Amino acid sequence: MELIWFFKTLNKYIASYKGQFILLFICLIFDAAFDSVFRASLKFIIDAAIVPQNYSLLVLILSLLVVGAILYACIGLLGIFLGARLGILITNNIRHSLFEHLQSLSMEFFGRRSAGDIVNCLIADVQKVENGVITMGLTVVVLELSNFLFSLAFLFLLNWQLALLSLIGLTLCTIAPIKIASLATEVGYKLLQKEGQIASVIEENILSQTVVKIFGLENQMTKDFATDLNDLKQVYVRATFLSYLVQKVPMIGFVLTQLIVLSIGAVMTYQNIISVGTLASFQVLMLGLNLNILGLTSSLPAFIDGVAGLQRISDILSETPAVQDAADAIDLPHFSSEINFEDVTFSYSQDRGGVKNLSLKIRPGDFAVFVGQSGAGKSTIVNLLTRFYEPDKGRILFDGVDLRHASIRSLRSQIGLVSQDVILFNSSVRENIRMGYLEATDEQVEAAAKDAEIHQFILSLPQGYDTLVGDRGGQLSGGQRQRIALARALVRNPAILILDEATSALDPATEAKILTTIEHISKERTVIFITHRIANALLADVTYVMENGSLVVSD
Ligand SMILES: Nc1ncnc2c1ncn2[C@@H]1O[C@H](COP(=O)(O)OP(=O)(O)OP(=O)(O)O)[C@@H](O)[C@H]1O
Repeated sequence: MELIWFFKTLNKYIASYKGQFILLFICLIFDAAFDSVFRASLKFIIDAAIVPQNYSLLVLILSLLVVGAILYACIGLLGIFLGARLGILITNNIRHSLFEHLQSLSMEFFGRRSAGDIVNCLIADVQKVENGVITMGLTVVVLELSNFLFSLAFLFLLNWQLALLSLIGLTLCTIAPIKIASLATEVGYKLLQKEGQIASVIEENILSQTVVKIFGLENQMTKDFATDLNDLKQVYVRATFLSYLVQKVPMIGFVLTQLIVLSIGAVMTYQNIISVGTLASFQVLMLGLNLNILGLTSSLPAFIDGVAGLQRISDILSETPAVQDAADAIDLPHFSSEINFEDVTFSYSQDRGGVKNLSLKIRPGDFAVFVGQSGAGKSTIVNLLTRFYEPDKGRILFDGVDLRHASIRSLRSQIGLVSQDVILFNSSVRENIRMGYLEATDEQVEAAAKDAEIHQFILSLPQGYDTLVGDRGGQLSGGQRQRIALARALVRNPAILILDEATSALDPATEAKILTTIEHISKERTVIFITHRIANALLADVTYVMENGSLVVSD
């Protein structure tokens, strides 16, 4: 069952490269066929050329083998090239599917799964699939299995009784570790989960270095990390032990089989039932089989890792977005009438906060200010209006259309958001602002920067608008980041501008200037302004005061 799942899943990523795979398999089969012919040729060299001293036949056989060896080398090189090419093509294909799927998932998913774990899946797990399933898996399996089949065919041609005995022994050796293999896959999956956890701990630690340093948490963090590493060690040892057990059990069985076959073969040679050439060739072929089994079984640990990696990849790919377009979703026209929260209730999870029985209206051109203590539910309103989450009860109407029936893109294209946590990309200032509207001209980018009171500062940077802002905008101050994020929202020229604590990091003079701009802007658009500073409510056409997820005053 698991095997069917495995091949079905894998097939999705390799289907488009069928032609190249077939070529690769042809190379591998040729490789295997030559190996077996080479070993079987020993019988003819001994029985037909050496014993009767037929030198011309010896030269002929050796010449044919030289030609075969040259072809073998060339085709082998082609196989290696194709294997490497297919490996990266499939790795990229899986990474692309994962990345594309991640873009479609809702905020609920990103709240639930840690970033480090997801990164680990995209990088390390995908690499394990490539290594285990493509390089060590399909390639080795095809090569060794065809080698095995060719050798077996030659064994039957040499002496069917001995060949049958070998086959029975080999079958038993192969079946023996099946149970261990399924256990090894299970533990292998746990190992990858643990590695994902370790990656999230590292990521969290790097991102929180200011807190770590100021509170002197270095030792505590290192101690906690050592505990995580210890947990990893235990799972790792179990997983590795089981993987190698899967590999070793058939090997031991095979050595025993070979000893039995050699003993019986020797007795048959004494009794002239088979020739010396047959016995020698049989043993060389059997040794070859031994190597094939070694090749197959030594690829098993990597293969098991690869299957576990594929399971983790499938876990992410089978996630469905908590919020997505309905089949009959309609495109919202430009905002013109009102946004209406009708008795909306939402909580992030059963025991977490949100909003309760919320009813409010926002009209075009409104400057709506939301105030309230921390955790009152202000940002949750933004999360619902942007459809990052959906109400548990009640509905949100946008010009009379329930947001559940509207296309997400048509809604979000009308919104410019500056969120509490400013997120900038590791690219230039210009590119960061342009993210708000990808078609924006340089003039539009600069106009937005002027409105956000950041133009002069950008010009003072070494490369002006082309200056890189660093990872997550780390080379800028908190206030500068906020203003670039504001410019990014403004360049979009949105119908609804949402500012969630968007001026909290600014000095009073800059904040006052920006508020004047926003007041000016709000003449042509709707502004939703979330703030802790009650004084900002003076700017409002309508003010909502929130407490514990509910509206307590609206004016
Ligand atoms: N992603 C989340 N998962 C679970 N609970 C959340 C999440 N975001 C917010 N909450 C909870 O929902 C409640 C409302 O949070 P919200 O962010 O809307 O408050 P807020 O009024 O914007 O607060 P602040 O002024 O501090 O930003 C809080 O109790 C908070 O703990």
